[in-house]
Parts: sequence; C-alpha cells; structure tokens
Amino acid sequence: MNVSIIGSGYVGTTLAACLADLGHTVTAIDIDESIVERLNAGEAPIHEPGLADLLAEHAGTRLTATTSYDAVRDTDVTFIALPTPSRDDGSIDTSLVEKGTESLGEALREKSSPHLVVVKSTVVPGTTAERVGPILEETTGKTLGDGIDVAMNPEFLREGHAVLDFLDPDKVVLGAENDEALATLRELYRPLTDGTDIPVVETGLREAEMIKYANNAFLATKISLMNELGNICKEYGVDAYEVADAIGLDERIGSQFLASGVGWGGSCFPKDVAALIAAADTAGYDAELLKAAVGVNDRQPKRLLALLDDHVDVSDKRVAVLGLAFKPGTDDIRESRAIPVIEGLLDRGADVVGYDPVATDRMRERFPDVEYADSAADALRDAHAAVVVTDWDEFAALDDEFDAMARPIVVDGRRIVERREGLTYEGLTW
Ligand SMILES: NC(=O)C1=CN([C@@H]2O[C@H](COP(=O)(O)OP(=O)(O)OC[C@H]3O[C@@H](n4cnc5c(N)ncnc54)[C@H](O)[C@@H]3O)[C@@H](O)[C@H]2O)C=CC1
Ligand SMILES: O=C(O)[C@H]1O[C@H](OP(=O)(O)OP(=O)(O)OC[C@H]2O[C@@H](n3ccc(=O)[nH]c3=O)[C@H](O)[C@@H]2O)[C@H](O)[C@@H](O)[C@@H]1O
Repeated sequence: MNVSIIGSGYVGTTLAACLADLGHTVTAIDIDESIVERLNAGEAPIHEPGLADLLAEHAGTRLTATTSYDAVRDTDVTFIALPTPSRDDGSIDTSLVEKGTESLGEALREKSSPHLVVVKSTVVPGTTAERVGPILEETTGKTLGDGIDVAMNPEFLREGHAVLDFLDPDKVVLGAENDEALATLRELYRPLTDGTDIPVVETGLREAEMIKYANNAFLATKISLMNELGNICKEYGVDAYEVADAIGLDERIGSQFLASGVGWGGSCFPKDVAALIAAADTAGYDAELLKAAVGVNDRQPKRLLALLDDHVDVSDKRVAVLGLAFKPGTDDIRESRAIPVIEGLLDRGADVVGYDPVATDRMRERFPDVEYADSAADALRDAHAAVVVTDWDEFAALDDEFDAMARPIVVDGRRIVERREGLTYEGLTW
C-alpha cells in the first residue's frame, strides 16, 4: 500500500520505518527540513534502538521524506502523527493537528481516487469526527464517505522501545465508522497481524480515541497508587518493593508498572492525564481519582527532598543529581522528575551537579547555570549528598565512587543504587 505520514517525530518516524519494513511504500512529510534530510539519508532523527537500522535499509527505496504535502496525492492512506500538547489549563491543543489537516485537505482536493486519513495523534473523544472530518470536507470539497474518509488508530509505543513495541504490540486498535475505512486499516496492518496472535480491536472513532487515554490514565494511576502504598510502607518501615512483588503475582493486578519512587514523567502521561481531566471537566464530570493520581505524582519529588533534608542541610553544599532523563534509555527530559528535584535543590541554595549518560545537553538548555558532570563518579566527587532520579543500569554498579563524596548520603528515588557499608542510604518507598 502507498502510505504518507504527516509528522516525523517519535511516532511518525517509527511508524514510517516500521510500515516500510512491513512492505508498504511510505512517504514521510515534515515541515522541518533537517528531519527530512536525515530521513532521506537513512539516518534516525531521534534516538531509538533499532530505528537507524530500519531507516538505513529502507530509505531511498520504500521510504522517502519530503516537506511537500503534494506527495500525499500519490498515496492511498495518510496518517496524522502531529503533536497534541497541553494548554495552560491541561486541555489538549489540537491546533497543530488542525493545521496539518488543512494542508492535507488542500493537497487532496486535486486527487480523484479515494483517500483514507488516519489520526494517529492522541486526541480526546470526538476530535476525529468533529474536527478532523469537517476540516477535510471543507478543504477537499468532498463529502466524508465519498472519496475521502477518516479513521483513528491510537499508538501505544514507549520511548526507548518504539520499534519493538510497534512490531510486536499487545494490541492494534482500529477505529472507523464504515466498512471501507475499516477494510483499508485491516489491509494496512495485515503484514503485521497475519499469522500472529496480536489482538486486533475493531471499534468506533470515539472508542479508539478513548482507549488511548484510558490506557495511559490507567498506567499512570497504577504507578501513583503504588507510590501512595509505597509512601505508607515507608512510614511503617516496610519495603514497598517486596509488597509490589507479592501483589503483582495476583493476575488481576499484574507485575508491571509497580515500581514506586519519584514518579512518572515524559511527554505523554502528564499531558494525557491532564487532557482527560480537562475533557471530563468540560463534560461536567469531576475526575477526582485522576486528579489524585496527579497529586501523588507531584508530591513524590517533594518527599525525596524532604528525606534529604532529614540528613543534610544542602545550602551551599554540592549535591549530585544522578539521572536527568524522564526514564532510562532516552535523552528526553520532558516532564522529567529531575526538573522539580533540581528546582527544589536550587530553592534550598544547593550547588547542583547533574549527571546523565545521554540527557545532559537537553537539561543544560533547561537549567544553563547548573554544573554537569561527564560521569557519575565526577558528579559524586566532593558531594555532600546524592539523589537518584532515573534508573539507569550504570547506577547499580556504583561502588567505590561513593568513597569520594564529602558525605556519603544517597536518597534513591528509583531503587537502583546498591546499599553498601559506609553509605547512608535512604530509599523513597523502602
Ligand atoms: N512520543 C510518544 O512516545 C508517543 C506519542 N503519542 C502521540 O503521538 C502524537 C505525536 O507525538 P510525537 O511523535 O511524540 O511528536 P514529536 O513532537 O516527536 O513530533 C512531531 C513532528 O511533527 C512535525 N510537525 C509539526 N507541525 C507540522 C506540520 N504542520 N506538518 C508536518 N509536520 C509537522 C514536527 O516538526 C515534528 O517532527 C502526539 O499526539 C502524542 O501524544 C502516542 C504514543 C506514543
Ligand atoms: O502515550 C505515550 O506516549 C506512551 O506513554 C508511555 O510510554 P513512555 O512515556 O515512553 O514511558 P513509560 O515506560 O511508560 O514510563 C513513563 C514514566 O513512568 C515511570 N514509571 C514507569 C513504570 C513504573 O513502574 N514506575 C514508574 O515510575 C517512568 O520512570 C517514566 O517516568 C506508555 O507506556 C506508552 O504505552 C504510551 O504509548
């Protein structure tokens, strides 16, 4: 099938590389010329394991990139993989999706054969039918169901696992309101799902949109619940990780996403939970539990710093922050818990020194006046305390490096550092 994809970020690029790998002919469209150049050169514009190999294999053959929307006319299906950021009140800003849809519709006006537009971006229920659809009708001059159609296909990949998650998903969700659109989506995913036991959920547009939010809201709330339980565990001297291992054996609970600590960050959980709360508010429903999940998440960095305060007055003292990325395996610092932790330390007058294997440059843009070390050992040297914010594997191997601290105190927000003699170790929930 000939497919075009608008937006070549984390989702769009992964989708482009993987659909090309599944045998489709793919055109990636982005307004950023440097991204287009890199894709055409077979290089990955983002850091994702396995992505560079796929792009190197398919660029120039099954995969090409362009800044011109005109390319959509040579394709049968267009995915919209544009950002849906938060507004100040938490609700989603769909203006980029709407702008992209307008450009797409104008380009499709001249196309005579049928075309399916698939919303891949995370959007609140009703967006595809009530915003994307009407814009397409207006800009193409066609009627939905007659030459132009819409569908919704949410994405569940995780950053750092994007390619593997796309090629081996827990499920594929296809949202459509008529048989033709559904048949096109099925055909598109057939090379991925045929002969496998990957469940394909066929549903309506609003349901597909809501499934994505429900998925992320559930996972974020699950972590917040474990953080709440972990905070109670800590008060009673109970190890929350032993508790999590045991409750995770109950199949109704499941063992994943029970790692308590400094909380969830990233480009999606905070934005999507906020968007769902705002959408519920608009509909007249007060999403109390989701608000509480956000509240617990906001509290965890403060609890980490309060534990540190119990051990040391950090004013004018060097304090190491180990880990800056929102999770290991990525250089993404969006909504990283390291941000409120660094802010809290700066408020206390600490001399902060940050270290991360890959995210330092990005955090330097956010906090240009903070010192950044080239290794965990350098960050720890002469520090009066260290806090752990990201569970990079290399922190588990730290040992003698703690001997070089002025005072060997570690408050671990991710249960990654090994306890050792001579080290004052404080776990956030254990
Ligand atoms: N990042 C993730 O792990 C996941 C993201 N999502 C959702 O997917 C959507 C896209 O997210 P990301 O890929 O993370 O975004 P991103 O910010 O990484 O990439 C967006 C791309 O769109 C391009 N762009 C902006 N305006 C454009 C326009 N008018 N025409 C063409 N290109 C344009 C930008 O240059 C950028 O390359 C969002 O709704 C997000 O919530 C869903 C699942 C996972
Ligand atoms: O919509 C999205 O963008 C994506 O959001 C998350 O993926 P991602 O943000 O890449 O990362 P996760 O691995 O889910 O981690 C999110 C945050 O939760 C934290 N976390 C995760 C698991 C856990 O047990 N405890 C915990 O604190 C991580 O440290 C991280 O800060 C979802 O897992 C994806 O399914 C979804 O597609």
